[in-house]
Amino acid sequence: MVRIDGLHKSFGHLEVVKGVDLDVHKGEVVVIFGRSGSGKSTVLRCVNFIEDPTLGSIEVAGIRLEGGHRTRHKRDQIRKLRLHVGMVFQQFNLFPNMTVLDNVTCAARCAKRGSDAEIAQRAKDLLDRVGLADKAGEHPIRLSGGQQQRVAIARALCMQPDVMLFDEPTSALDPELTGEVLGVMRTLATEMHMTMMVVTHEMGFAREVADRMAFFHEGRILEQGPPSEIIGSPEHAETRAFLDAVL
Ligand SMILES: Nc1ncnc2c1ncn2[C@@H]1O[C@H](COP(=O)(O)OP(=O)(O)OP(=O)(O)O)[C@@H](O)[C@H]1O
Repeated sequence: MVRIDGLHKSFGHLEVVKGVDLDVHKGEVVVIFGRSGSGKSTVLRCVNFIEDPTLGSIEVAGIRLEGGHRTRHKRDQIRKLRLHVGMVFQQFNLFPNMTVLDNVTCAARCAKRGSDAEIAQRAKDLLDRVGLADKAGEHPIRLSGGQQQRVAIARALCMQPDVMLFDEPTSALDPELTGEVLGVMRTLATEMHMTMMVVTHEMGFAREVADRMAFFHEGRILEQGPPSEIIGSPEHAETRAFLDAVL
């Protein structure tokens, strides 16, 4: 579903991603973890071209794009690729002046992902799924951080993506609200079989839900494997030291 091939990314003279290869299969959940600054978010942001890869290629749902400068053709292809990708950020970025329902339907209506009636119905079903059916008419300010993040997840899902990217989705939340967001993500993985790439330090979630974990170190994947191996018996001293610090 996602193929990252020879990915490099530099900001000016600073090379922050130094050759990352990663395949994510349909229905697979891959947790990406590692020290701050190791390039995790940048890799995720390259998958949907929020950042343009300097070198290498990204393929999502059969659409393959090379890094480097944007041509008009490439811009069109990026637009097509993005229809397959939903993203959830650390900050929820909801529109404060819109109701929860309008927040969820807005992008899907703009992109014409169905008739207005279909999108509204889908949004209501998704709000139900994330446990917020009764909040459809509220404005985001009336919701807790955990509830707002669940709205952001419903909004991304309303676009009917094939893969969901989560960039530290719980790190802006108070600890008591983290569980409700992770619970929704767990349901997404286990019941909806969503393909997911998740940057998180929630090792409990990784242990329980991830099919694979990839440890990032200085712009590269130092090691990857099933959680039982990565958490249970990491190969590298850097992975072990990081796990000792977060577990
Ligand atoms: N738009 C940008 N311009 C310049 N430097 C950037 C930009 N985005 C990221 N960086 C730098 O790239 C490096 C990697 O950042 P990135 O956010 O990918 O790391 P990370 O592993 O996700 O860490 P964190 O957990 O702190 O977000 C950092 O040194 C960061 O300062």
